[in-house]
Amino acid sequence: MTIEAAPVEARLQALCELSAQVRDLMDATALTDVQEPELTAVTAMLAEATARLRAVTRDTPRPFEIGPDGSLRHLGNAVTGGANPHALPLVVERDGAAVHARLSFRPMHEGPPGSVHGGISAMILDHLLGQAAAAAGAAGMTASLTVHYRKPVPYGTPLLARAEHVRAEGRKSWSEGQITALDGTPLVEATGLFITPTGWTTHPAPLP
Ligand SMILES: CCCCC/C=C\C/C=C\C/C=C\C/C=C\CCCC(=O)SCCNC(=O)CCNC(=O)[C@H](O)C(C)(C)COP(=O)(O)OP(=O)(O)OC[C@H]1O[C@@H](n2cnc3c(N)ncnc32)[C@H](O)[C@@H]1OP(=O)(O)O
Repeated sequence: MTIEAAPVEARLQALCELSAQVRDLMDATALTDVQEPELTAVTAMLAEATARLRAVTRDTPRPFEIGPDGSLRHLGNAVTGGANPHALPLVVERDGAAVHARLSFRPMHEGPPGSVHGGISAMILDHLLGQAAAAAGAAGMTASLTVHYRKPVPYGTPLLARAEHVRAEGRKSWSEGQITALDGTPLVEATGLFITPTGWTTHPAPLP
């Protein structure tokens, strides 16, 4: 007899679907132009939904887990976590010594009207640079991040993000990366320093 993880996966799937719905809700909220009575009615519905979700809450952060495909995942992560409505979620793929992801920002990420807030693109690059360091066996915490904004980043448009680990010195590790248009035009470039805290065990990260 085998023990199946399916019920747990089904619950996580349901959490991810809830988060996807909340993302759609956030975009709809950002763009809605319905009349005030409808805004008031929807707000009341959402207050009710919020209370239902708060009926049972976690008192610890969502942990790192090994997914069904054997890869390490953190469903609560603000960039990659399917169970975190704040996340795109970014799906990161390994590409030799580098990592990359296809992505499309959303209306809820707006900064300057019509384009993405610089803090959001910095967050995506922070994470991707960190994953590049982890892929090189040098996972760490971000100590510094330098960002160059070359062109406004559109939302609702498919884009590419890429990062690679460039060098290491003891517990310090440097990565660089960029968000580009599909034709390769650089939009945002970043370099980051990642430091492996004392006591962390590092190993080539189990990325897909
Ligand atoms: C998000 C997941 C993270 C958890 C990962 C878990 C498992 C790993 C598996 C996979 C990971 C996959 C992906 C990771 C993805 C994304 C990464 C995003 C990560 C974040 O989103 S993370 C949040 C923001 N991040 C922080 O919350 C950091 C807060 N901070 C600290 O935790 C400490 O501050 C720390 C650890 C940075 C250093 O602490 P420490 O005690 O080890 O440092 P210490 O003093 O010993 O210095 C040693 C040498 O580093 C130099 N140095 C120190 N700090 C520096 C700085 N800031 N700038 C320039 N140089 C610095 C010194 O000058 C000295 O240099 P020298 O040796 O040459 O003298």
